[in-house]
Amino acid sequence: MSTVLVVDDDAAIRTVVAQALRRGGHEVVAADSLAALERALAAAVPDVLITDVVLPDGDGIDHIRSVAMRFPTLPIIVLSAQNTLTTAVRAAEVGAYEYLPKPFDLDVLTRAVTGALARGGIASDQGPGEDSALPLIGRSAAMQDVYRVIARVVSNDLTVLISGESGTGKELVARAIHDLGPRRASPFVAINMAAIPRELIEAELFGHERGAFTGAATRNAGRFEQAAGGTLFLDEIGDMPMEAQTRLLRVLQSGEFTSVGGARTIQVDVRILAATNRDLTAQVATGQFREDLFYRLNVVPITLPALRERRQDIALLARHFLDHAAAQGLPRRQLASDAIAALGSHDWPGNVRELENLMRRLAVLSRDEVIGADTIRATLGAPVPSGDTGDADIAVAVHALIERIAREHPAALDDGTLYDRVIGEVERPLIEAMLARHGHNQLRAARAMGINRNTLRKRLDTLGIEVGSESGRPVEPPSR
Ligand SMILES: Nc1ncnc2c1ncn2[C@@H]1O[C@H](COP(=O)(O)OP(=O)(O)OP(=O)(O)O)[C@@H](O)[C@H]1O
Repeated sequence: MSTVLVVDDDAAIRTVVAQALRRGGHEVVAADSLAALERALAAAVPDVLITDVVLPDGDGIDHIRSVAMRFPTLPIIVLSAQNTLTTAVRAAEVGAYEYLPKPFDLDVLTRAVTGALARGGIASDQGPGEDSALPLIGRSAAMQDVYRVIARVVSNDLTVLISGESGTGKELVARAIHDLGPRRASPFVAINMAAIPRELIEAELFGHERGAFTGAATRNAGRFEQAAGGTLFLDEIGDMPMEAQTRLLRVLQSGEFTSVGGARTIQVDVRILAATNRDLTAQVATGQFREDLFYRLNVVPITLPALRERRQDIALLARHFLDHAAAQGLPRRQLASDAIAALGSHDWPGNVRELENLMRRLAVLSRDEVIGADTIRATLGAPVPSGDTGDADIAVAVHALIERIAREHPAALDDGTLYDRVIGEVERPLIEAMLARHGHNQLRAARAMGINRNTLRKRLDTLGIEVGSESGRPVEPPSR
């Protein structure tokens, strides 16, 4: 019969855990503090140790480090009500076999004990993680699952494929894996396959030699080389063209590559993380994505839940974004309880990004310190969709502009100068672009835009745009 030592200062937890484990045929010893844990260890080394984190005489995770050093094969299961990624990662770093957020399912705990007995402890040679201020917010069960997988992959080099709808935090998760792991002092390099012209993707990834193609005036190191020693994040991997997929697969298999137009073989030590908001298995089925590459990338899958699948996190996230806006100098705002209910009933097609943008807009636009449900509904209904149409981009850009103006000139939201400030910011790039297009000929630029030449002169003056002779270049770059 195996012995399980259960350490928790909550008598109720000790009791239910002990009952469940005894029913499962284990012998259970209970302790309510670190001192009691040490006494129990001195009496007999158990087969599995289950411990809480916050104990009356100290931090359970710090203590596990010393226990794990003394008993390297003892599997340790950490229970915690803190439910943060940091706790999950700290538990993994000190060598815990499993981390279970509270409240936990007794069946899950029993299975963890059985698994621990079968596999034995996993000793870790990782030092303690700094208590980094990670921005991954969420206490829902779905996010806890994500944290546990992250915790298991930070200290190794396994390739992780992160899936989830747009705006669910895939890039943030990739950064967290990098920042918490041993490569944190080396570069994190991201490349978005959907944002680069298809014909340039290979050159971007693997670099190119001078003269490799028209326009390749100099040798350029690719993202693989830039990420040397660190992490390469391949975003929107489903958009990768077939040829680049083949090449990537070869690199992943051999650990080396040649740049475009180059004869040299380059070896790099890079951890690969990839993300997709598409169903890659469907793309594999239709032949748009190489099956062998899919399996290479999907060593550890992490699926991020849509925000509507973890509604209990909405209030937490909303407050986090308002605090963050306030920390950046925007007005401090709070949410009334009916506002939280209104946020909770929205479907969030743009996920966390949509919520973040909404909170920033509210921080700027709300007149009231406490934001009510009406304001939420009105702002949610306003035409700032979270999709990726051009109009949405413009609306988002204008809102970002209003935010910037509000940060730099808080009074501008009420002092009657906002219209001119915003229009001025939009007008400047318009005028500059049209002057450049018409060889800095003010008359032609004015005609082309459909405004009077004198109006253009006045606007140049007001906006402080310096222009040279009508046919020449600007005398100096326009001051901003
Ligand atoms: N759990 C979270 N806690 C705090 N902020 C989050 C969280 N998830 C996402 N965000 C924020 O939401 C925004 C979108 O996140 P991110 O860019 O990581 O999403 P994504 O899934 O990579 O999106 P896309 O597929 O569109 O590239 C970012 O500003 C990010 O900081």
